[in-house]
Amino acid sequence: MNPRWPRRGLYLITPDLADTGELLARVGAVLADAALLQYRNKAADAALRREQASALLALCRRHDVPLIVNDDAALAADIGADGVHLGEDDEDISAARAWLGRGALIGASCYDSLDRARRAAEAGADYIAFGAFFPSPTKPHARRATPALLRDSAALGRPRVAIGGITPDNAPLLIDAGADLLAVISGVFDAADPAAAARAYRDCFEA
Ligand SMILES: Cc1ncc(COP(=O)(O)OP(=O)(O)O)c(N)n1
Ligand SMILES: Cc1ncsc1CCOP(=O)(O)O
Ligand SMILES: [Mg+2]
Repeated sequence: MNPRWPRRGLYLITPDLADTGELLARVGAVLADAALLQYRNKAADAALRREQASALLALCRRHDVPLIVNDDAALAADIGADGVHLGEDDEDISAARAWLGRGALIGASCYDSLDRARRAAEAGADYIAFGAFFPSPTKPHARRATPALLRDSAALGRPRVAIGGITPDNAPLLIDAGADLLAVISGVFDAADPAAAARAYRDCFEA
């Protein structure tokens, strides 16, 4: 992975919000404690996604936090974002690399599969993501993974991202198993005090 990308910490993912002003305000309140931000909105049309991704990129630049776009390498390339996250229903890593170039950060969902992680690493993924590790309020039917997968994938030599139902309470278990980045939506954005929640995840890496 390009040394310019963060290798540890809170990987914040946006909730589906239709109001761009509200999205910016809620992300702006917690971005100081994030290592990476992913723009993910499964409910927006192409025009709104473009508007929101562009606005978040300006915010991220002010905080010096890289912006990853979920699902859509063309949008990431178009607005000059730092990378893309791809899952099994999205385009493949080589097509995204062609859109974004060598310096971009490309992440791959590997769910509960070490074999998929191996193939993603060989195809040039900069990080491999596993999960859901716990029941996810955002994606209740997500496939489940176990912490052993984090240990078993260490030899692939890519930063390992954990996702799915992660809270400041269960985060240490995943970090102990080898997670480098913790990808979180509801644990921050549905918290009573989102800024305090974001700080609590960050503190888990410093404990
Ligand atoms: C960091 C991270 N890990 C996993 C996912 C899930 O990607 P995918 O399986 O493509 O599902 P959607 O997010 O597109 O619903 C992710 N977005 N980010
Ligand atoms: C996109 C995705 N993929 C697996 S779980 C998940 C959602 C994570 O959100 P939360 O942190 O609210 O469980
Ligand atoms: Mg996807």
